[in-house]
Amino acid sequence: MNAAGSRVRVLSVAGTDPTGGAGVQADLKSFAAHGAYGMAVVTALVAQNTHGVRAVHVPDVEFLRAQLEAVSDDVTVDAVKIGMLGTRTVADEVAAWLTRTRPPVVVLDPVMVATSGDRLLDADAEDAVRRLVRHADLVTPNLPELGVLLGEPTATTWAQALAQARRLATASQVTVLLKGGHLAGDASPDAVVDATTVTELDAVRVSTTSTHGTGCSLSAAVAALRPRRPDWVTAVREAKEWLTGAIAAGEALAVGSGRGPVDHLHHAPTLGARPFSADAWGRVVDLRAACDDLPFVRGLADGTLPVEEFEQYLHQDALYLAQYSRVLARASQLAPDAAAQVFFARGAARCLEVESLLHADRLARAGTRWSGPASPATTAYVDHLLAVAATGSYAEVVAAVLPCYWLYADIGARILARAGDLAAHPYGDWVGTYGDPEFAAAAARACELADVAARDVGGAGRARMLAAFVTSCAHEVAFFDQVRVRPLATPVAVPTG
Ligand SMILES: Nc1ncnc2c1ncn2[C@@H]1O[C@H](COP(=O)(O)OP(=O)(O)O)[C@@H](O)[C@H]1O
Ligand SMILES: Cc1ncc(COP(=O)(O)OP(=O)(O)O)c(N)n1
Repeated sequence: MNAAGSRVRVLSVAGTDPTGGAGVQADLKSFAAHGAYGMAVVTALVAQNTHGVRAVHVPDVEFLRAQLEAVSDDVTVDAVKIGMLGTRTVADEVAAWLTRTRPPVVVLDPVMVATSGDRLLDADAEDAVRRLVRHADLVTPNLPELGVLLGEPTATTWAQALAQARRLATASQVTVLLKGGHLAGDASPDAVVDATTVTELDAVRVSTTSTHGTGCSLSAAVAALRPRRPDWVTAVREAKEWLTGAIAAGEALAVGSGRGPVDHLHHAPTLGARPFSADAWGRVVDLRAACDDLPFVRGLADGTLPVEEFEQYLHQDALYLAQYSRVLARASQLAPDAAAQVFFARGAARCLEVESLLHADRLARAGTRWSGPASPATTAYVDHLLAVAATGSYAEVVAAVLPCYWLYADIGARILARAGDLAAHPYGDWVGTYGDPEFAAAAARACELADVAARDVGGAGRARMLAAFVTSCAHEVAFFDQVRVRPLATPVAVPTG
């Protein structure tokens, strides 16, 4: 016997999924996501993927017993999660082991049929699973499994399902986590039901195909949490909130072409991940190439851009910078430390002081030629930035403001390198401002702050950062592309959202 360790020790007794979405593989990820030390005893080897089950191999029951005893002879098990059992013999063997070892927390996910329709439990094993319910503290059936456990038809409404859960809880003296994933509609409610109380837990239904292994992942998360939470409702509520986020982040994993897995670690920082800025720059290769190819940018670089077009751009840019400055101020407000706070506050001031001076000088010379309101392209870019500033996290705001530093520093440095001496360049003041090593240093610092922010936001947060960054880049290209005295053929498409 070991003394209590720094982490709860949680055992999964379940089948396998070589694609990692369900079974012991999902359970171990759920345990890790909740800070538990995970262990696994395999009941069945399942050849399956995101489309369905191809074959099942159930090892001899003696070998199952050997695995179970190897764990419990040596390790104190704080909680057990039981998943796929496959056969009656396996279910009875697990029941016998539970009787001998009596772990303090037993969660039974009565896995019978995968959502793909493939059976994961022999029909003649249903009675054995019903017997096993009496060894469990919490049983987590979906709607069809609840019907089978009671010997009743599958509930077709949530009210019927709640009544069935109540009957099971009373008859078996067990707490039931009723799962509503198989219901139709916009919600995916669950409920914790015992002989006297029903606690419903609401959740929106995420519109996604990434729901493979949701039942496994939820029951494993609850098993990992329960030893450290005061009651089932608290543990289930926490696990369900996590699972909803994991489901929403699942599609970004791009695992398989069928019903994909959830992202168990969506909330967690990833050790050894590529810096955000490296990822982000790679995602906008096409947009950067499109930018270089714009007549405006080519004309700016070689000095052939008509002056009216440059003034038109400067006028829109002055309107843009006035709002961009506010978004930088928002980044400063949200910044986690004084250094980042100062950086973005200085950036906000610089927009108004230095860059607007450059613009004011040129525009004063142009007179009243360019005094109109913000164009559709300017408005669209500003609206995107202000929306991120109003609703996004610090990390998203930093990602959204980054292209205005980075693309300008990149273009400025390359034009400067090609032009050499700016004295004779008609747009030398612009090129000098953005090609300046000081501006390149500011862009590098903005990248660094985005990389630091990305470390703490998990997979879903990083995906939101990338979306904000790519959208800002597309707006940058559209912003340059709007400038034309002569009409251009194809406007640049900006992604929405
Ligand atoms: N599309 C979805 N959006 C949000 N939650 C979902 C979705 N599908 C399933 N869930 C949740 O996933 C968990 C497992 O649900 P369910 O599909 O009923 O079980 P199983 O995976 O065992 O068939 C439940 O908490 C359920 O509410
Ligand atoms: C080995 C194994 N165990 C259980 C399941 C079923 O997973 P579940 O979480 O119930 O969800 P679906 O993937 O069926 O929606 C499985 N497929 N494999």
